[in-house]
Amino acid sequence: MASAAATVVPSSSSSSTKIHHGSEITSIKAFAESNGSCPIPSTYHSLTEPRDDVADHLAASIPVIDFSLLTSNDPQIHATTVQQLANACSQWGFFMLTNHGISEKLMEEVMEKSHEFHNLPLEEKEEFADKGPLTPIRHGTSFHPEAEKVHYWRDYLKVMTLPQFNFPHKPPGYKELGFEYSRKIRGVARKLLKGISESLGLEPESIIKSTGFDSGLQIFAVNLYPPCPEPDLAVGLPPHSDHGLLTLLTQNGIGGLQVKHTGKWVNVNPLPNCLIVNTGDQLEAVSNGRYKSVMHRAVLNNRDTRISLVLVNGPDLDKEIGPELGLLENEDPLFKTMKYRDYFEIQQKTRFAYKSGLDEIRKCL
Ligand SMILES: O=C(O)CCC(=O)C(=O)O
Ligand SMILES: [Fe+2]
Repeated sequence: MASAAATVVPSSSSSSTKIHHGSEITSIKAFAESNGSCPIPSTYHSLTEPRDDVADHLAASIPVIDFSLLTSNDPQIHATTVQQLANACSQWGFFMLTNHGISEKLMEEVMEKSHEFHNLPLEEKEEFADKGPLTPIRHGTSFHPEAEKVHYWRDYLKVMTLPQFNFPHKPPGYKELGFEYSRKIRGVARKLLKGISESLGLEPESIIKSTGFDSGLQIFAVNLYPPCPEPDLAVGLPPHSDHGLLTLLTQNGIGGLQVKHTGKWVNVNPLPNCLIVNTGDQLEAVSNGRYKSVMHRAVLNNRDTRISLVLVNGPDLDKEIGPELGLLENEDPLFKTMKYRDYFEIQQKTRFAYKSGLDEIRKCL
């Protein structure tokens, strides 16, 4: 069982809701509920590598970091944990974080309200319809249905919660919970970044300062993957890396996240109440390639609705980001600097093409 179990809230998608816009499906949840949806439309044949071709013997080796040890006042315990963080970031780009201090109750409540949001009738969510990557609140399906050749079996809500806080005003109470969760996650991400700075041999505040983290971006995404009658054909999210520094994720107890490690897909079975952390593209650039952003994807099942809460924590949008100067005393920069805002825009266009966003700033040496 993973951290926050979702309560099943009765769906209120009414039969009058408009599931199609032209030939495009506007909500895969509403579509999946409206008919048997089997066979699924061929435009949803988006799985490129079989979902069952996994290296499950590697699942038990996914690193686990105890946050309470990272923040310990005992210098020896702290140093040992920083070393574990270095190994996790360089070998996996991925780890489970235990004892992070965010209560199970808060995680469950945010998960429950997130499910309620997705269960609102489509017409109630219309005001949030996605109008582009940097709009503060966006609800949509797949990734960018009009621009895609194939679609992904997920609906999303994406909210910019930092540097300014935005959030949907419904369902009642969601905004308050969203605020609390966003700020607690940011605090955890900040302390992780300090540990990561140290693990690179830098001052603890180094990455926070150089990336303008304290005025940086946070995107709070709520993915909903309805059961899919043909989970061997469609995918929830295809292989990609995240654009920020660190992504902190939790799910509703239903598996589906896979992470690529040494060329193989590994199923992620989270420890109870942990946060799942993955390194993003901006950390790869800042660390001058030592901590590579990790490829991951979301696969589907034909029984249960899966929900993931994904908080991407990034630099200040107006900061030029590149390798930390402290790392360049003895090595050449592998990336040129670029404003995070410009990187974000490039990455949103090329996101699902195996890290081509980073290729834009990679130096040809
Ligand atoms: O749902 C998941 O487990 C993964 C979501 C994800 O990778 C993302 O939203 O970027
Ligand atoms: Fe992701």
